[in-house]
Amino acid sequence: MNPGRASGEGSAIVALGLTKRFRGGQVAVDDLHLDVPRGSVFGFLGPNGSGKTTTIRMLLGLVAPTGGSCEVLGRPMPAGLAAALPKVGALVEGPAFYPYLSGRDNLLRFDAADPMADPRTAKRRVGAALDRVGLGAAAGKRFRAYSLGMRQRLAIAGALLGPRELLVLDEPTNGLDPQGTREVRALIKEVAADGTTVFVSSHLLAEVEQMCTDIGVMRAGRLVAQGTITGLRAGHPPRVRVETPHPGQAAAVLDRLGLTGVRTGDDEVTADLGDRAPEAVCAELVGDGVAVRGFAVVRPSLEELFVGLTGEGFDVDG
Ligand SMILES: Nc1ncnc2c1ncn2[C@@H]1O[C@H](COP(=O)(O)OP(=O)(O)OP(=O)(O)O)[C@@H](O)[C@H]1O
Repeated sequence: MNPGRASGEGSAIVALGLTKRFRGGQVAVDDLHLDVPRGSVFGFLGPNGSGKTTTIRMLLGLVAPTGGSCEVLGRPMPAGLAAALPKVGALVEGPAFYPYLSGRDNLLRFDAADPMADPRTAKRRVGAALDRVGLGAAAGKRFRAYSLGMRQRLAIAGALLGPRELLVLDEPTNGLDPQGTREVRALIKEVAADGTTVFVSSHLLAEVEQMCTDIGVMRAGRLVAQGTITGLRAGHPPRVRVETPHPGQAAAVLDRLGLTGVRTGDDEVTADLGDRAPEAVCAELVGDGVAVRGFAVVRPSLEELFVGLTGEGFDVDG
């Protein structure tokens, strides 16, 4: 199900027609087909209320689907819950930590509440998880003295108390200050670099663009786009923009070079770059006597891609 990816064969998560209709009739997730490749950092993007949390809750066996099916790490859910869950770290509703206990003691309590965790190895695993999230030095500090970023890193450490193949994080940067957001983002990248698949939901497009390899976009319970960020971009090639007082002359040069989609404005010309080297294009323009005031290669932002994919804007700041 995952052609073209060199490493991490197979899918970490597959959903086939997954649907959740709540009792009141509200369809929170509607016929969702999802394929999360192993080894990816998969950004599950969508505005508030688009069905991300409900999907995650179904994947983790916390709520039963009313239609369709899903697999996590090759196990059908919820039947394969006991086999899959020890390899899955999840942060859905953040764990409640005791303010007067240290980060370490909080994690020891948290681990003790997990019937699948081995108490004999608790100390070692807690120490390793704290180191993993960069809280080794602050392990003995009381939770209430932790910054927002440290608190969230502790919560993620709670999801990393065993060796995990998949980490599921629901809006892990929600409510964090910019520093905390940076810390969590860096941590996610580190965890992914170790080979763990990360499935992370977010309503922030820029955030997903910065840390994810793959994305799925939810809108009103439906998946409206899915793919690798590079793949989505490849369908929308970069354009060159030439600022010049001679747009007609510049357009003629670009035409001659075989660039397509040439559009002429007042003081600029744009065109699809294709596989041409931008420096060669610039040199041709200058060689032909075009006064080049500005030259840029413009790649479409993810936001522009979504407008193209969904035919509408994507307000993800809400
Ligand atoms: N237990 C429930 N009963 C009825 N409706 C629900 C329930 N849980 C969620 N919903 C509705 O389902 C829709 C999707 O909610 P969900 O929480 O999955 O979205 P979300 O994308 O995670 O948004 P958020 O980021 O705000 O959590 C919303 O309209 C929500 O009101």
